[in-house]
Parts: sequence; structure tokens; C-alpha cells
Amino acid sequence: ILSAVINTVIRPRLKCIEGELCLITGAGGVLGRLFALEFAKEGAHLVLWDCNTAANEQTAALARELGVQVHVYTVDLSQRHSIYHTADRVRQEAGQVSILVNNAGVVAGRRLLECPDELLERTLLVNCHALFWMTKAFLPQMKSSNHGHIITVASALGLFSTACVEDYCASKFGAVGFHESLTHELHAENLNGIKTTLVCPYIVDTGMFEGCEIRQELRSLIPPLEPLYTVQQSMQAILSEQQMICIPRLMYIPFLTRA
Ligand SMILES: NC(=O)C1=CN([C@@H]2O[C@H](COP(=O)(O)OP(=O)(O)OC[C@H]3O[C@@H](n4cnc5c(N)ncnc54)[C@H](OP(=O)(O)O)[C@@H]3O)[C@@H](O)[C@H]2O)C=CC1
Ligand SMILES: CC1=C(/C=C/C(C)=C/C=C/C(C)=C/C=O)C(C)(C)CCC1
Repeated sequence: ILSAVINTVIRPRLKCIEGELCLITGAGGVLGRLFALEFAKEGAHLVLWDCNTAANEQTAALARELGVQVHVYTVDLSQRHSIYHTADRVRQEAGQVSILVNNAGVVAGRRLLECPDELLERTLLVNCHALFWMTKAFLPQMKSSNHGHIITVASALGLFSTACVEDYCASKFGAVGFHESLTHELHAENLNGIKTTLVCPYIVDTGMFEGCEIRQELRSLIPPLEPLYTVQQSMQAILSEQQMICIPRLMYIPFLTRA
């Protein structure tokens, strides 16, 4: 939080990531695609992961127009072996990933007692467990060069909670805990060349919470964020190596007061 405050007052220098290899999960989705295009604009080559092959290919086509190299992989992030297998292919075919954007996420979107068990489990597998496997797959190479950046796209609902999203809150609180512990570990091991950034947005207009009860209540409180604004704010935080960002800043308040 302190670094977020400092970065708001003093505009920090943004790092150059030209020529680096950036892997984005959920790259066929709304925020994933925008992340891909923003990283491409910065000159990073891309490795795009999604279970939705057609949507992922569309992202790839848009990114290639910006002149960067793009590798596309269809993967099921709820399956540990799918992650490890695809990571092996990435290392052989694309090279060393130095920026990892763990963006893919799902929500069950149903009342707990009416929700099939598998749907609840899937939220934890994709939003939380996948962070372990992605990091186990790609951190070793970052460690060997003491260079890299791991971005966790969590949510404001990883910092405080609301009704009817038990699976989502559990997974995003897990993601926040994961990010914090990993950050401590890298610091303790003096791996100061490997950065971490936690992204915690309020609801974004992407369709993810379409049909969830929570959405109607929220509309009248604060309107959903624009996807592009959300990603551009996140990019500022990433490129200035900020450890955490809440979007909008108002979201720091329920976090600090645990409303
Ligand atoms: N939208 C919001 O209000 C907010 C979103 N976030 C977080 O931002 C991130 C991106 O969200 P957003 O862009 O809105 O979501 P989208 O649903 O638009 O994109 C998510 C992408 O991930 C893919 N995906 C889902 N499950 C898997 C899987 N098992 N394996 C591989 N890919 C998978 C989806 O494919 P398919 O469409 O086929 O399922 C989709 O392409 C998520 O982590 C979300 O929790 C945080 C705060 C607010
Ligand atoms: C606590 C609290 C609020 C509620 C925030 C909620 C309910 C956020 C939901 C975010 C979602 C759905 C994120 C998805 O990833 C307000 C009204 C902003 C005002 C300040 C206090």
C-alpha cells in the first residue's frame, strides 16, 4: 500500500520490457486480451494461454498486427497435468518466460446450496491452484537469471468479501495470500530481480458477473469499471514494479477497514 501511495504522488519511471517473453493466461477473455495488446505495445513477445482456442487465436491475430511474436496454446488450467505439459512445450517452442500474468479466472455464479460441487471446485482449481502449478513451472528459470515478474490478477474480493460469491472469495483470498507469501519468499532469498504485482479490481464490465445476483446491487453503488481503464491502470503498476494495486483506489478503504 505504501508503494501504491508513493507511486501516486511521485510518477515513477516505467521499466522497458521490449523483447521479453510474456505469458498471459485467460488471453481469450476480455482483460486477458487487453493485457496481451498492452504488453505487445510495449514490445514484449507473447505466449497466450486459454481453454477457448478461437478466442485465443483472435487475441493472437490482434497482437501480431502490433509486430510481436505470438505463441498460442490451448490449455485447461483446472488440470495440473495440462499446465505442466503445456509449460514444457512453451519452454521448447517459445523460450524463457520472464513475465507471467496469471489472469484467467472463473466464478460459479450460483447460490452455494444450489451450486453443483464440481463448479465450486473448478473456481478454486482455476483461480487458486493454477497459481501453484504456473509458478512451479516458470519460476525456476526466472530464479536462474534472478530476473522476472509474476503478476497475480486477483480481485477486490480477495481483500474483503460480499454475499453469494463464496467460491470466488475463497479463491481470490487464496490468490492474495499466495502473492504475499511468494513475495516474502523472493525477498528472503534475495531474489530482488524477480518482481511481483497483485491486481485487485472492483467489478469490471466484461460479462464475467453477468447473471450473478451481486451485479444488480453493485450497479447502483458504483458503476463497473471499464476493461481498458482497468488494464491500463494495472500496466502502470506492473511497469513501475508496484507490489499491489486496487482499482479504483476507493477499494483500499474496505480492505484497510475490513468492511
Ligand atoms: N470481470 C470482473 O468483474 C473482474 C474480474 N477479475 C479477474 O480478472 C480476470 C479476468 O477476468 P475477465 O477478463 O473478466 O474474464 P473472462 O471470462 O472475460 O476471461 C477469462 C478467460 O479465461 C478462460 N478460462 C476459464 N477457465 C479456464 C480454464 N480452466 N483453462 C484455461 N482458460 C480458462 C476463459 O475461457 P471461457 O470464456 O471459454 O471460459 C476466458 O477466455 C479473472 O481472474 C477475474 O477473476 C477481477 C475483478 C473483477
Ligand atoms: C465493501 C464496499 C463496497 C462493495 C464492494 C464490492 C461488493 C465489490 C465487489 C467486487 C467484485 C464483484 C469483484 C470481482 O472480482 C462499496 C460498495 C464499493 C463501497 C465501499 C465498501
